[in-house]
Amino acid sequence: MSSIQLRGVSKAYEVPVLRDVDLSVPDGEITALLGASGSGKTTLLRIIAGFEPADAGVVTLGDVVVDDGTRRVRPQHRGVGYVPQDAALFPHLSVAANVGFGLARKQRHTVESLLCTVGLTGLGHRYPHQLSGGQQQRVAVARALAIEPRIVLLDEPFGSLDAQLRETVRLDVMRILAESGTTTLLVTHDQDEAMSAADRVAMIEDGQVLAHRAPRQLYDRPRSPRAAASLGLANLLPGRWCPVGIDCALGVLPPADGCASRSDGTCTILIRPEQLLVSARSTTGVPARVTRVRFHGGTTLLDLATLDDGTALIAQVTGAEAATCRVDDTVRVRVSGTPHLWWDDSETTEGRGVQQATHSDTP
Ligand SMILES: Nc1ncnc2c1ncn2[C@@H]1O[C@H](COP(=O)(O)OP(=O)(O)OP(=O)(O)O)[C@@H](O)[C@H]1O
Repeated sequence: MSSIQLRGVSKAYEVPVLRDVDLSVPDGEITALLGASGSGKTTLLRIIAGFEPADAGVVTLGDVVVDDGTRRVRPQHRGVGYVPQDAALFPHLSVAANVGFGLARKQRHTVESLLCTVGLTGLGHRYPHQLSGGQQQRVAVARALAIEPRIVLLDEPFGSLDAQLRETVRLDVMRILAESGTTTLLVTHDQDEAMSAADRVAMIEDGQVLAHRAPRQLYDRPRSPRAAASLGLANLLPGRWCPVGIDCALGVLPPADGCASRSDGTCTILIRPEQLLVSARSTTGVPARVTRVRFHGGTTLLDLATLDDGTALIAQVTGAEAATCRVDDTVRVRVSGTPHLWWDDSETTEGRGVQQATHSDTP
């Protein structure tokens, strides 16, 4: 067993950094720890690895309590592979020696195969100062995997790689971890990376883990408007119950969560950009003006303002529609499917007040 269990873990330096964190990563699962800079991700990883003590709480790896305030298991005895943000290679050792550090001589073939996995075939003889930052980071990944740990902690391991290499190396590394059943905690602030690489995503904000769920659940049915906005682009519109559905700036949408049990009420509606159907030729849908066009290769983001009341929207379009839309065009907008929503009188409306389209520059 190599699960990771945190119960009530807190840590402060000058100010609180982690507050009463509960997190459970089951044996063999990959969890991405997603949060903004300074939210406490690295601190959490360092406590699990044993480089920092927790001020309060209990850390259990498998069935061994490794930190409970009274006793702390040393880092080298925790069976954890750790890849820090800054690679931290041994400068006086070659790449191969860095990766093979701690391996028996007969396991040396593993070194070449790991170097190949991280895209560094043939560079085993070089020294860290002869590598780029991204190459050093990949050596650090190979070194952590070489001892075949049951638990791996990765702190933004792909951050310094260019987009194409990042995807390839990430796929290879995550495949190895998944195939070997290694319990993994991957720190990232990249939403796409978190959602595509992990079985579950733990969202951390101001030192608190707010949610830990499957990526699809988090994306489609987040707990709050605030959580929705922190995981991808989100149109968050005010709505009101009506006898045939939910009335909002995009017309009357089909009855959604909780409608059947209500006869009134206001809510916040979540509509992801890809749920908006945009057409310049259609005669159905709410008319809107295109205010900005952002080309992202395979997809295009359109900023829109409804003609009726200027409600700001963001839509993701592809194909012919994307090719023809120009700023100041008038288009028609419809919603595909049944959107998720939060009733304003329910308990899960933290972040209420985020009522307009929330934009970030990430597609
Ligand atoms: N040793 C330390 N002494 C004092 N403050 C610290 C120490 N380590 C971390 N902090 C503070 O704790 C907070 C959380 O830092 P941490 O590195 O865990 O964040 P992070 O989410 O990993 O950020 P990033 O994504 O930028 O790496 C920050 O405000 C940081 O300045």
